[in-house]
Amino acid sequence: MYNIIYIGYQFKVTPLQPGVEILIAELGYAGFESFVETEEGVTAYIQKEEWNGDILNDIQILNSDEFEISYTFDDIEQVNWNEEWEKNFSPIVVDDACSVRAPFHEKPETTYDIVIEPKMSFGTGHHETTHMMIQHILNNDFKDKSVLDMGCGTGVLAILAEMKGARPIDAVDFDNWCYVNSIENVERNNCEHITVIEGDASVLSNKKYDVIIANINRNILLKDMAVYAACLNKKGLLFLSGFYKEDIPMIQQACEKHMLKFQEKLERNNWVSLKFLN
Ligand SMILES: C[S@@+](CC[C@H](N)C(=O)[O-])C[C@H]1O[C@@H](n2cnc3c(N)ncnc32)[C@H](O)[C@@H]1O
Repeated sequence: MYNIIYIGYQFKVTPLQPGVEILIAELGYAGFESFVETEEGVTAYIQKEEWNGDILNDIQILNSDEFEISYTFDDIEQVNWNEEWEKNFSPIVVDDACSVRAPFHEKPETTYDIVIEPKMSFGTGHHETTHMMIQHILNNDFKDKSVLDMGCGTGVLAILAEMKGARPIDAVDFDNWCYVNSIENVERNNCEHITVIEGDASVLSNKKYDVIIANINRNILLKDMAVYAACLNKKGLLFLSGFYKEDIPMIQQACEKHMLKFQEKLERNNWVSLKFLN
């Protein structure tokens, strides 16, 4: 079992805006993964594996005279995304076609209605990257395609892929909470073609897929690109997210090294999601 330890930084920012917005953009670029805005600023999370003591050295806004920013940080054994989520919770609807909501919300009039109880996993549709990956799935043909959802979180993308006709689907996450939560959400949405697997790219040897969806982060995507490329069938599609506009050249270069051709870009608040063809 994998035990993901996060480091959480509690930032106090004055003035709040645009300070928090700039800080989040810079921290995201430095490798921070999740952000929860607070009354005084923002709490930012980074996996301990990605962290080092100099992580804030390049964050320009900390040296700016226009903002006053102080912070504390500590190790967090497991972030309860559910608690964070419920604090500001509302159902989301993507392109009038797909809703992501909790069991206690009313059933909306959408073609694809996904019910998620996120517990401690990322993936409620509220994050820009999840939103764009949902858009990609809505806009592409998944009928009878074999799919890998790498870094499945709550399983939301795998669930939508099944609703769009994909089968079989592997949903993989190295975080035990995400693994357990994805199994629960797969059952809650009556999906029958999804296998949830606990692990990282090392579980993928000898597997082949028509479509790979990976919303993780820049560094992991770069590290595991060769494995994804090896698992993708000819004419297969790769959808990537979890990184910023500034990261596109690096990601694109890694894809092109494996003959994956750029097809399309979606963008939301400086986050991007890319589509490649094998
Ligand atoms: C940004 S979240 C995406 C969740 C969901 N797919 C979505 O789109 O909302 C990234 C997920 O990737 C998982 N993850 C991070 N590194 C991983 C790795 N090397 N192998 C497998 N899963 C990983 C995390 O546990 C997390 O659940």
